[in-house]
Amino acid sequence: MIPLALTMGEPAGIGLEVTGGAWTALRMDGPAFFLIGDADAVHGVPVRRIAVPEEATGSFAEALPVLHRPLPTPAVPGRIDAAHAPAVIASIEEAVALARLGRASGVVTNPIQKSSLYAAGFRHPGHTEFLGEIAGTGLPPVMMLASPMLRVVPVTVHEPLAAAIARLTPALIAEHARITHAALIRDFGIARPRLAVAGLNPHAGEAGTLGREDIEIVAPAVAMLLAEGIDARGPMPPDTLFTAKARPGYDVAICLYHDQALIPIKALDMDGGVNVTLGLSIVRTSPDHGTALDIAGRGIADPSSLIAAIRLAAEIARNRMP
Ligand SMILES: NC(=O)C1=CN([C@@H]2O[C@H](COP(=O)(O)OP(=O)(O)OC[C@H]3O[C@@H](n4cnc5c(N)ncnc54)[C@H](O)[C@@H]3O)[C@@H](O)[C@H]2O)C=CC1
Ligand SMILES: NCC(=O)COP(=O)(O)O
Repeated sequence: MIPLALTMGEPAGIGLEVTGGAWTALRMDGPAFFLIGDADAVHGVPVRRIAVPEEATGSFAEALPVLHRPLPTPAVPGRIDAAHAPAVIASIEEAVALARLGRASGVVTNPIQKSSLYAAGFRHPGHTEFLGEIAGTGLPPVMMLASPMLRVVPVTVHEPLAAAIARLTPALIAEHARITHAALIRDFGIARPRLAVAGLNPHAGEAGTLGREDIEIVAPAVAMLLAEGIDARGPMPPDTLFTAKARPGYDVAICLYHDQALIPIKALDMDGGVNVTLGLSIVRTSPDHGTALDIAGRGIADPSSLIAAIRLAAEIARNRMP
């Protein structure tokens, strides 16, 4: 199989540490991958500098393959350096370019320190929106968090909660649900996906007495989806949507804002959760956690979510093979 490309992410965070941990876990059985980043910033595992991605698979069992892209100053765990931002962005761009050329079977991104990139002029809220611009398909990129216990899709993501609620429309919810439905069939191999659409207000609005959005925005979105033949239900009262009894009843929960989606999945399965971008021309996954600057360099970062992200990227790439 063509190897996956891993981006460097924030060099002061735990990304390079968990990359080493993922290589240790996967070196014998794969999936094989290579890192695009500074080989000198990787510690604790053997590293092999490669000239081209095609060299990655043959030597994967012996050393972590790295397309060496030196940083202008050394990476210090826990200490952000504004001079690193261009290399962090370039690593994402190179990984995407290789995936678009078919020289990487997908892109797995290490976490970025968003505030640091914003300060350097990065004008996208996160990877998801950036990837939508450089690897999009004309549709909005859709964030999914997936684990064996739960899949969630937030319709609005990185924006203040009041602004997110003001931006909700039936069309926006239905568009995210359609892209999710198509991805569950193509990428996850689910023949007839079942979608549960969360309500916004307590008790999904209690028949309009606790807010009108569930009647005026969420219910019409569900009606549109049903009319298109998509198996959708909602608005579902959000407080019981994620219980052990409710979860087997759907394949994905369409959620209305970031924390409605991410709190339940991180509470249930922080280690096994994977962030997947739907609606791109390439495969992209990522661990569900961030840069964890507070523990960087201490050797205690858990690589499980990155390992799950690598495995899921390889699975999606296989599912997309003709
Ligand atoms: N895909 C991406 O690029 C993401 C980037 N971020 C960014 O990361 C930065 C920090 O975000 P936070 O909200 O602090 O979340 P965080 O996930 O970095 O850290 C939250 C807590 O979880 C712990 N933690 C996280 N990953 C861990 C691991 N693998 N092993 C052990 N403990 C772990 C941290 O030590 C911390 O106590 C922000 O700039 C944020 O935007 C956050 C999420 C995803
Ligand atoms: N909270 C999820 C997150 O920050 C992931 O963002 P992205 O960088 O994958 O768009």
